[in-house]
Amino acid sequence: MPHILANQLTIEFPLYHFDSRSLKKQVLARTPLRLREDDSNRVVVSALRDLSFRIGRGERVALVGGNGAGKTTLLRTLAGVYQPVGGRLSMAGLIGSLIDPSAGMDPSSTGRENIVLRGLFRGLSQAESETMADEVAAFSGLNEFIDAPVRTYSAGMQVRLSFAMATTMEPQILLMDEWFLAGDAAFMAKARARLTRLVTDAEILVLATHDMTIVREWCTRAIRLEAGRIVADGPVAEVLEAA
Ligand SMILES: Nc1ncnc2c1ncn2[C@@H]1O[C@H](COP(=O)(O)OP(=O)(O)OP(=O)(O)O)[C@@H](O)[C@H]1O
Repeated sequence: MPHILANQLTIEFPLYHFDSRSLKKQVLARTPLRLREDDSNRVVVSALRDLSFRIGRGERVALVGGNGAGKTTLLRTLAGVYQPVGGRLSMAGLIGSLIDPSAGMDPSSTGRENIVLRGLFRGLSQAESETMADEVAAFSGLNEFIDAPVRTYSAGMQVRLSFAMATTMEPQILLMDEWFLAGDAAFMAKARARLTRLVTDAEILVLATHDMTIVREWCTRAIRLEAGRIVADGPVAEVLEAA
């Protein structure tokens, strides 16, 4: 059964540009909550601190909070991009991620080759992967560019490809950053219809967003982050009202 279980999850990023001792002291004195000096005397930013939660089947969770609160870092950690420096994370289920459009793509391979590779990686046969590539190509509307290397794509073309790829695979856990909801109008009109179906079908949705209309429309639960910590976690209405 798909689930996400985090226990005191902690993520830190080293900041390498505070070489001078006095600058380091000044900076640490100013933001003692978010920055600290680690055992190797590096200044590190605490992006996520001691997060504990369980997300089970059927939950659609919004990550909300101000700029720099930790929403994208948490999504990327759930997608396996960042390794926690503390705590534990356990996940079960097929993950689809709409976070960084170029993540997991080989830029020198064509769009079609990337799709087939992803299919094979997911355990599909060559023939199934090729059929999937045709479906993704058709939905993406990339036409002949589907056979050009991904490094030649514009940013919007990369979004089209990764969106079509992630949504065709019908994941059990869908991780999504809100900027995937913006895009060129013609594509987004059909993308939204597909997304709405996918959000309803996915067994778990985790969505990072500033858009409270989307939170109310799509989510059953909200987790509010502030400076890397969970400050509220519960039904959407409760968490949004408490802000
Ligand atoms: N690669 C990185 N290196 C150093 N610090 C980082 C890195 N990525 C994120 N951070 C820091 O981690 C904290 C959380 O950032 P994150 O991008 O997760 O916030 P967010 O809630 O998604 O913000 P926004 O709403 O502005 O997108 C911030 O203080 C940010 O400066």
